[in-house]
Amino acid sequence: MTGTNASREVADATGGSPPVLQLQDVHVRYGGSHILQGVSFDVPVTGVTALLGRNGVGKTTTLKAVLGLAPRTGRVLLQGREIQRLATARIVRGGIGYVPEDREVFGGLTVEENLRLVDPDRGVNAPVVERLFPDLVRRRAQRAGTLSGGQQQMVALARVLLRENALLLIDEPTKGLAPKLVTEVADVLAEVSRTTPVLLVEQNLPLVRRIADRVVVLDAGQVVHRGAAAELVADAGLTRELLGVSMRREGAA
Ligand SMILES: Nc1ncnc2c1ncn2[C@@H]1O[C@H](COP(=O)(O)OP(=O)(O)OP(=O)(O)O)[C@@H](O)[C@H]1O
Repeated sequence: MTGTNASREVADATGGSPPVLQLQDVHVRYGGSHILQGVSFDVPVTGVTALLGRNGVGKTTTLKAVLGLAPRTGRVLLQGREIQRLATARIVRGGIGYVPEDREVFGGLTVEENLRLVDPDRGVNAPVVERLFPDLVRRRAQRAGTLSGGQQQMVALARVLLRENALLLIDEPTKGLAPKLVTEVADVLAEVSRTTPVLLVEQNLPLVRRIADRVVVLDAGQVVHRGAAAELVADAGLTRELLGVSMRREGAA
């Protein structure tokens, strides 16, 4: 594994607080395919931890393994408590907010109705929505299916933020978005991460450099690097080696 003294860096960044999430020797198998092969890493209680890796290495599967949406073995601890035997609904109620890659907003419902599914009393009037998503307040009566990809991403983010979360799992929130919207989503994530730790799957390296504190890199179902986000992104050779990309190919953040 590459990366210098990842555990000391984590302790430094959090003042020694225990991690909000721990994965210990997590394996996922789909039929004959061994997708996660003993993944272990911690998510500290503050900031953004970016989960990186080439296409198909198991990033989404890792998030699903945390939530019990993928068949896994190994230990998963949320705030020090084992959750790997709990049903997904209990894990989510325990404080994990999940924004999946495909956003899963209800296209036939309005913005307001999507939010009221989570918070029947306040919907778009919730302070967090008014503060972070003024555009959604203006579009409260618009059907979510007619929103742009970026606007739908905002609905999906707003929906999880209507609940108290100990941790957010956010899967490729900027995928397919125009550069301006990438920046808007990044602004929201940066703001949110001031109060709630985020485990973020993201391919956009400028965005990772801007908002992530630390990175965990997967390759072929295993953790191959942990360390500071700024260090990885500044090292063109390492990003090419680990991710197969160079900064020039990425969009704005
Ligand atoms: N339900 C499933 N059944 C069988 N194989 C699956 C299933 N879900 C994922 N896989 C396989 O597991 C591997 C990892 O998929 P995963 O979606 O976790 O990768 P990823 O790193 O998130 O990729 P990407 O960056 O392309 O989104 C892939 O080879 C994928 O085909």
